[in-house]
Amino acid sequence: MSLEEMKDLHLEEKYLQPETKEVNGILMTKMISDNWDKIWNFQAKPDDLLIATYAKAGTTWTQEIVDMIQNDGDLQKCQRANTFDRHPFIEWALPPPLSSGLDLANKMPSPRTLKTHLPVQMLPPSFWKENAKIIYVARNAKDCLVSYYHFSRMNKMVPDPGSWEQYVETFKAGKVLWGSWYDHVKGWWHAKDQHRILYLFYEDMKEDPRREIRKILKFLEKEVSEEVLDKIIHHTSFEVMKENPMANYTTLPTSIMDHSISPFMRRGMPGDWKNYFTVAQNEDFDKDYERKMAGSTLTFRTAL
Ligand SMILES: Nc1ncnc2c1ncn2[C@@H]1O[C@H](COP(=O)(O)OS(=O)(=O)O)[C@@H](OP(=O)(O)O)[C@H]1O
Repeated sequence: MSLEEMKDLHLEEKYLQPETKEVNGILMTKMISDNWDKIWNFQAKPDDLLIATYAKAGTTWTQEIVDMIQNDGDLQKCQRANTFDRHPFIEWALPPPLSSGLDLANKMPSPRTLKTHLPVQMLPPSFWKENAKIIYVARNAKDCLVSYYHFSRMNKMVPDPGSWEQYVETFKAGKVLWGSWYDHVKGWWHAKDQHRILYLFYEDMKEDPRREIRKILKFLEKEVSEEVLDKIIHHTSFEVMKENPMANYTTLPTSIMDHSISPFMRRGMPGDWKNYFTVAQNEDFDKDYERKMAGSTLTFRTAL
């Protein structure tokens, strides 16, 4: 769809604040649930690259870094289309005239870079069979929660979050789209050594983007000059991406995403949760966190 058509797009009311339905115990939109057989049977290819994350963990940022690497730092090429058209979101089923992730992916020539928020056990099995490379990005639970809360307020294609107090409980219970944060990050963590998975952390990317981009380069078996690396770091900084209409989701009509409620590129800072959690909420959250993460070797930085 052209950018002009996109601006005038008007989705039928029934697709806004969508109905939800569980698939294998995980909350999804009804459209995803209705299309589940097709999604599960998606045919991955050996040269696909999949960017997998829990929602709000730094997906768009990683997509932009990968695209810049794949295009040797050519900015114009990275501006060729919206982030969601450059990298099909495989399970995201949408009503016409919008293109669903599967349609986009199936039309796209190889090599493709794809996006998913699916928990590891729900990834279409062809990804494992074809041994495609996967970059997984994890972000600490409290910042994911804060980001997801604001996103759910501004994006009319996901369920309304209710009040902040309600949302904290909904998130802890995993009753949000794509399910429990705890199961998601642990599931992918435990899968990482059995497959070609590069497991990254949002906080590490923020602390030292050069170091983390080098990890991605190595994983993709690519090399770029120091000059191009500098360009990638600059172009994918929060401040620059916030102004990039091909990455900041502002080309979508406000009936879908209303950036005046909360911009998609909101804060981009680790530790923003401290501005939202009360002392009591934080204590409660930590206790529950300990229980849910017990026994896992996966750790996140606490001193944020
Ligand atoms: N370049 C860069 N640097 C730092 N942070 C960035 C960057 N780009 C996006 N972001 C922040 O990532 C959050 C959005 O996450 P996702 O892209 O995973 O969202 S989505 O799940 O694909 O909708 C959202 O986080 P919050 O600001 O905390 O809400 C974005 O602001």
